[in-house]
Amino acid sequence: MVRVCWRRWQRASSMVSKDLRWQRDEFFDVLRWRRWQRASSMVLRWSVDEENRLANLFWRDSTSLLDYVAFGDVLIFDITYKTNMLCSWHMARNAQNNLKDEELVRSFQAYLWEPITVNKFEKKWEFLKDKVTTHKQKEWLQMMYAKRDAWVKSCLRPKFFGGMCTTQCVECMNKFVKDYLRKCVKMFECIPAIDRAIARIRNTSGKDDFDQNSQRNHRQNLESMPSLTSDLEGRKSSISTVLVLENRKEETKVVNSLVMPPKNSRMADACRAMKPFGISEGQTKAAVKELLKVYANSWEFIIDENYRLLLDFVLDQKPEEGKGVRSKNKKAPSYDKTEFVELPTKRYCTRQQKKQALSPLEHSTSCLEKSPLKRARQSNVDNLFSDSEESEDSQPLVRRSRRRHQEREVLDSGNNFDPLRNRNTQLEESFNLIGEDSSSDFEEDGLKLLEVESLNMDNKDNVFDLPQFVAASSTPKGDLEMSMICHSSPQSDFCPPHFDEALEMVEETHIKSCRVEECFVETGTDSTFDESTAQDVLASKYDHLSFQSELILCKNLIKVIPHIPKHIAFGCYDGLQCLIGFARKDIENIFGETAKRLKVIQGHRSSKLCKVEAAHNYHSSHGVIKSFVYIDDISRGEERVKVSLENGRNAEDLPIFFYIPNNLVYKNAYVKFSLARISHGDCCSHCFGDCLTSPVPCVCAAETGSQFAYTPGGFVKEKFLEECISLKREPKQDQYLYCRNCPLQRSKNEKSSMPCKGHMLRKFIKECWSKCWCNKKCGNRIVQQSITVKLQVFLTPEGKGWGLRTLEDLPPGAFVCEYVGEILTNTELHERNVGSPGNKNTHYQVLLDAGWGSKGVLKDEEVLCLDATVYGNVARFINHRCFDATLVEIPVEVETPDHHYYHIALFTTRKVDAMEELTWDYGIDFNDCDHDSGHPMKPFYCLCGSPFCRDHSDMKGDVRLLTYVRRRRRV
Ligand SMILES: C[S@@+](CC[C@H](N)C(=O)[O-])C[C@H]1O[C@@H](n2cnc3c(N)ncnc32)[C@H](O)[C@@H]1O
Repeated sequence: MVRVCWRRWQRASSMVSKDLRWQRDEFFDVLRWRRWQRASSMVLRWSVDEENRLANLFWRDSTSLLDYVAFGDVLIFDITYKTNMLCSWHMARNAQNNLKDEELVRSFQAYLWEPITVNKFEKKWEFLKDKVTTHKQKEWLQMMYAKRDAWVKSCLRPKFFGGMCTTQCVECMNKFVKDYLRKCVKMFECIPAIDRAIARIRNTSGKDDFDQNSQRNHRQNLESMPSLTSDLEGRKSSISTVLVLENRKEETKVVNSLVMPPKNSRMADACRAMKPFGISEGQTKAAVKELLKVYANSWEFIIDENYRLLLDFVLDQKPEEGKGVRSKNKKAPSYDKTEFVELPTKRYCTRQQKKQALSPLEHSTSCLEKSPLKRARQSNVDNLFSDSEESEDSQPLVRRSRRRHQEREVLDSGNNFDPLRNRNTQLEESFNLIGEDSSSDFEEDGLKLLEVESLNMDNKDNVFDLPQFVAASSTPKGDLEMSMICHSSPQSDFCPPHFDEALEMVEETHIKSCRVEECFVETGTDSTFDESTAQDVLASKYDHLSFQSELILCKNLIKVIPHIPKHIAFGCYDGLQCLIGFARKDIENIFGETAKRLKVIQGHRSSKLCKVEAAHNYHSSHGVIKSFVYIDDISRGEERVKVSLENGRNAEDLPIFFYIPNNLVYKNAYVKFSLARISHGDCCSHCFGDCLTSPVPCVCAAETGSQFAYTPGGFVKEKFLEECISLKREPKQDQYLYCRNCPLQRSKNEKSSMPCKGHMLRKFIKECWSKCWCNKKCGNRIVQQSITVKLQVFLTPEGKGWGLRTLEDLPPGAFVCEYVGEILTNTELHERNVGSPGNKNTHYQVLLDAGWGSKGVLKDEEVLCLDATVYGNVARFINHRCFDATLVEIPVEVETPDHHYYHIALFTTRKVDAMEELTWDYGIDFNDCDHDSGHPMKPFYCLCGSPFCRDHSDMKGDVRLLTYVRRRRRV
C-alpha cells in the first residue's frame, strides 16, 4: 500500500527554467489562490537561497499528517533532478565500474549511505586514499573529490529527508510523478500537477483498501452482521433505488444500535482518538455533534477511517468559527500575511500531548528514541505539531549558543566549500521569512535538537552546582573540546551543570571563534555506585538534554572525558608522594608486580579512585629509607609509545600539567585548519603511494629544493641536517631577518617601540599530509606520525629540574618529538606573563618566529607562540644546552604552506646513546642584562655543562652549590 504524506522538495527551484529567476511573490499568489483558499489545514514552509531562489519547499495536508503518524511515509522528490547534484545510486554504480576493488568500493559507498559531517567526511577520505592501489582508482577518486560539492552535501548529517539522507532517486515514486510533469514546467504549475499525482495514488490505495475490505466484509457478513462500513453503504447506493437505500439505512441504524458500542463509549473513543492531535474533549464533542446532525446521527462515517472525517472537520474550522477548536488563552501568531500565505495550521498541542499522540505507536516511539535518525524524524513530528506557536507547557528549544555560532558563520566570508555554512544561511533565511520564533520552526538538524529547560538563573542553586573546573580548547582542525569536572559526592543531589550554561561560560572566557557543529556529551562518574546505577543516575540527570543515546559512562575518572587532555595530578599526602586521580586498576597496570608492595590508601569512600603511596620505599646502600617513583606512561596512552617518568633519587615534586599530543589553539590565534577549508592549491595532487619512492618528487619537496628532506629510513638527510645545525650554531649576520614593525616590541605597548632585534632565518621541511594523495605511510610524513622513540622523564642530577632522556640508541637525524603546547598570539602570551607573578610561566614558552621579517607587517593574530606550561607534551621536559645540544629544532609545515604557523620538530644532531639526556639550544642570550632579547623564555643560570656554555655569570657556581645542598638535605 502506498501512503504518501509529507512532501519535501529539496532544490525545487531547479525545476524552474534556468534563466527564469524565482518570482516568489508570483508563486505565493498562485498558491494562495489555488490551494490555501481551499485547504486551511495545509502547512507550508520554504526557504530561499542567496539568489532568492526557492531552496527548500515543504508542505503537507491533513491526510498526509494522518498517514505520517500512522506509517511514517514521506514523499521526497529527487533532489538531483535537473540540478548539478549527482545521484548517489548512479555514483555507487560508477564506483563499481571504476574502482574495481571490492573493499574500496565498499568504503566509497559508505559515504553515500551513511550520514556524515564535513570533518568526518574529510577524515574518512584519508582512509579511502590509503586503500588506493592503481592510478585509475586515484584519478577517479580525485575527480569525485573535486566534485564533492555536487554529492556530499546531501550526505551530510543530519538533515531530515524522511528517512533518507542521500541524493538517491526514489525511483519508483519518481517514475510515477514524472508522468504528471512536463519539461520546463513552472513551479506553480508543478504543485497542482504533483497534487494530482498524489490524489491518484491515494485513490488507488483507497480502492485497494476497499477491495480488501469488501472481500473481508463479504466473508464476515456470511458469519455475522456487525461489519457495516461506508463501503457497504456505497455499494448499496450503487445497486439500490433511493427509496430502497433509505430503508436500508434505517435498517442499518437499528443494527448499528444493536452492534455498535453505546453512545458514551463512542464519544469517549472519539475523544481519545482526537487527543493525540491536540484536540480537546470539548472540541471533539462539539465537532461530533455537528457531524451527527449532518449525518443523521450516524456514527459510522465519523468512525470510519480512524475518525478521518472528524479530524478534517475540526481542522477545517476557520479560526473565528472554530468554537473551542483553539484554546482561548492562545494568541494567534502574528504572521505577515504577505509573506506567509495562510495560517499554517490550527493545531496546538503540548509536548505532552504530542507524546500521547504517538502513544498508539508506543513501540515505534520507543524505537525512535533509540535511533538518532528516527529521533530526527520524531523531532520533525514535534515541529509539525507545533509549527506556529509553542503551547504553554512546552519547553523552548534552546539553541542560543548554536545560533550564535551560525551567525558567525554567516559573517565568515571564506569562499571554500562549506556546505554546513550554506545550509545555515538558508535556515536563517527561512526563519526570517516565516517570521516566527525560530525555536518552533522545523529543525534542520534533528540530532542536535536540544530540548533543554530554559535557564533560570535565579534558581541556579537548586538546579546545578557550578563546575569546579572548566577547560576548553580547540584543535587546529577546528574541533572544540570542553571538559567539566564536578564534585559528585553521593550525599549531595548531584546534577551536572547545565550544558548550555557551561558552553556559554566557556565561550565567554575561552573561545572566540569556535563553531559548535556537533554536541556530544560524554560523561562518567567517580561515584561508588555500580555501573548500572550510575548510568541510571546520569541518564536521569541528563534526561532534559535528550542525550541519552550519546551518554557514555566510563568506569573510572581516567576515561571520563576521553578526548580531553588528562590532568596528571600529583600531590602530597601525609608527607608521602601520592598519585591522585588514578583508579586502582590503573595503578596496578602501572606498577605491575610491584603494586602489591605499594601501600594503597583507599580514597574517599565515594570513590573507586584511590590515593596511592607511589613512593615505593626501599633501603639505600647507606641504610637510608629512600623513595622511588616510577610512572609507566605520563601520556596515558595519548602517544603511540609509553613515556615513562622515573624519580629514583629524591622525592622532588612531580610535574603538574595536562598531557596533550598535539597543539591546541588557545583563543585568538589564527590557526584554523578545517580540512574542508583547505583549497586544492594548498595540496599536492601529484603525490601517490609513498612519495619518497617516486622518481619525480612531488610539489611538497619544493620547500627543500625539490628534494625530500627525509631518507627512506625516516631520518633527516645528512646534508640538510648539517645545514640546519650550522644555521643554529654559527648564525651569520645575514641569516637574521628584521621586522619593520616587530610584533615583540609592539606587544609591549611602549610608546617608542624598540627596533627589531632580528629573527633567525630557518630552513623548513614541508611534509605531505591528509590532503595529499599519497598514503598515510608516505615517507614524507614523519612528524605527523608522532613519537616512536622510547623516552623517559627523569630528574636531572645537575639541578636543572626534570629532563628527558632516550631509552634507546638513536642515529643522527632521528625525529624525537615535537614541541607541543597551547598556541597563543604574542599579545596573549604577554598578557599571560604579566598576570603571572615572577614570570613563572616563561619556562615553557617558545616563539614561532621562523618566518617573521620575510613578509610585511604581521597581524597580531598571526604572531604565534607555544606555551607548554599547562598543556604540553614530553618536549616540555627537554633542557637547554648551549651549542652542542643533542637535538636541533627544525620548523615543519604540515597543514599549511604559510610560515606563520608550523610545528617545532626536534631531531637528533648526532648519534645519541641510550640513557643520554636529550637537550636543545633554546637560543637564549644569557648576557642580555635587560632580558629584552624577545625570547619568551627568560634566562636562567645555565647548568648545561657544555664547554661552549654561553652563560658566564658568576652566580652559576652558587646555584650549583645551592642545588647540591638542597638535594643532600632531601636525601
Ligand atoms: C622547558 S623547561 C625544561 C624542563 C624543566 N627542567 C622542568 O623541570 O620542567 C625549561 C626550564 O628548565 C630549566 N632549565 C633548562 N635547561 C637548563 C639549564 N641548562 N640549566 C639550568 N636550568 C635549566 C630552566 O628553569 C628553564 O626555564
